[in-house]
Amino acid sequence: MLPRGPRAFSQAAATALRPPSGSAPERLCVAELPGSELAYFAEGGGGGDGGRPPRGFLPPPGRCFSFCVPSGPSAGERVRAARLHRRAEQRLSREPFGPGGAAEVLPLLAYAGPSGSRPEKGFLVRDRRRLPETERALEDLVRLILPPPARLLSVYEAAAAEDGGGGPLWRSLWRLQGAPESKVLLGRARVAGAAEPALHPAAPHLLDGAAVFASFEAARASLRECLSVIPEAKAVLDLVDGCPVHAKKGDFPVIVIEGLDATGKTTVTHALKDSLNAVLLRSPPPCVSQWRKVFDDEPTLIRRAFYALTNYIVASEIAEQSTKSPVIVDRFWHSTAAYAIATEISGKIQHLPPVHHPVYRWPGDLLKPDLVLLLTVSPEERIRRLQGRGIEKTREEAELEANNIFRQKVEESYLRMENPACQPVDASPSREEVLKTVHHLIKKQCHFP
Ligand SMILES: Nc1ncnc2c1ncn2[C@@H]1O[C@H](COP(=O)(O)OP(=O)(O)O)[C@@H](O)[C@H]1O
Ligand SMILES: Nc1ccn([C@@H]2O[C@H](COP(=O)(O)OP(=O)(O)O)[C@@H](O)[C@H]2O)c(=O)n1
Repeated sequence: MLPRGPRAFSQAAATALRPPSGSAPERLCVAELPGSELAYFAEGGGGGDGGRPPRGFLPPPGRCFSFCVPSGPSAGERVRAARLHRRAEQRLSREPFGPGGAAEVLPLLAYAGPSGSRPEKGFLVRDRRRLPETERALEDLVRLILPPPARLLSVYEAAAAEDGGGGPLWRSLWRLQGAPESKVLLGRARVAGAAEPALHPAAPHLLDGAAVFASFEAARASLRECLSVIPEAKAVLDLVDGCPVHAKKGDFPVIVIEGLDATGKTTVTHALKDSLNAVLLRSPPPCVSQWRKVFDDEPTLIRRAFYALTNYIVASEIAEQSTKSPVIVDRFWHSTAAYAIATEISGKIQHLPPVHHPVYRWPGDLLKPDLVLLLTVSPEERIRRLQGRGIEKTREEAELEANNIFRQKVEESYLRMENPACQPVDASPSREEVLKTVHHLIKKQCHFP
């Protein structure tokens, strides 16, 4: 079992996103370094960490750059920002950046700035070799992707200290103008390591339309903003709008089986269907599968709005079927939320929002199942099963395999879900034994009319 976070969510923690002591910094940022280490730093002000450069940033003679995509409070502004960020991410995965390129691209979040704006997602680009091509390519990219007022590029350089160690780190902020090579220096600021806030800076915003949708309307509003750019959004909205609102469960039990890919969900759900004479449903349902690839290629915000809405389609099917027989569901809202949280919260398992945080709460307007079982297997067994199956994986599942930390964050998020909670079931034993355990839990906790 994975370690449970010791901290529980409280309002005090939510307000603990304070800048480091000393005079107020211009901007607070967090970058995710290789190995999922988080580097918190402050630009300007007194310098949080005794003025020392943030740990693991970049020793001289290397150079770093950063830029962010500004967003706004409305659903439309958030969707536009998410798509611009995605475009930038795609370009940064190619030459001269990306794997094998001269520069290393890391996720960045600027979470407190002079304007008091929402956190802005962006990138920290580390160029160990100080190649002029890297700077030129980044400037071109910022000019291409961002609207004129947001064409800001930060350049970080550490003065090499006399004794050969790293000297102070400075950030120069440039505004890029229309013509190539034309730019204006807006200012320079000292950069220093900053204290890690009590709560990950992305956590307070997960529920306000960023990744986890607490209601049907919140998810619908985000997908509506995509109508002009993603034609498939209309088909999904038409389907969703045809479903009854606030679908109510029938008298038969509704049992959801959750878990990472290859933990045995298909095996267990098919066996339960036969043994309980139940109807088997899955989220997302087959009626949306032709659009799934389109939304899987979109940024988190849009992808999660799609999956969130498909849960409401499944809810209306559950409502109908559970009046006639038990219903087994292969993945439901817990999957949508757990993957969204693990994607949006950079760093490791200890950076997840603490237990009892509202992000782990079931949406008030979504039909609630009677029982949710979470199948868990060791990472080694899961990989053995994936390889045995040999089918094509979704991009995210491929990432899971490569990224053990991400897998742990998904599983821990599942375990923090509340009302209904995900009850863990060790799915490593034989199929027969796992089924026996599952039957036992169903018999103990579900009422059959
Ligand atoms: N208890 C088990 N022991 C050994 N292998 C299993 C067990 N349960 C499932 N498998 C095998 O593991 C692979 C993944 O199982 P599957 O039910 O498709 O998982 P999921 O639906 O969660 O992706 C399949 O090849 C399946 O036959
Ligand atoms: N209710 C759901 C179901 C799937 N998903 C997403 O879909 C992916 C897994 O779906 P899948 O169909 O490949 O899963 P398996 O049933 O094959 O394990 C996850 O990575 C989630 O991002 C979701 O967000 N919400």
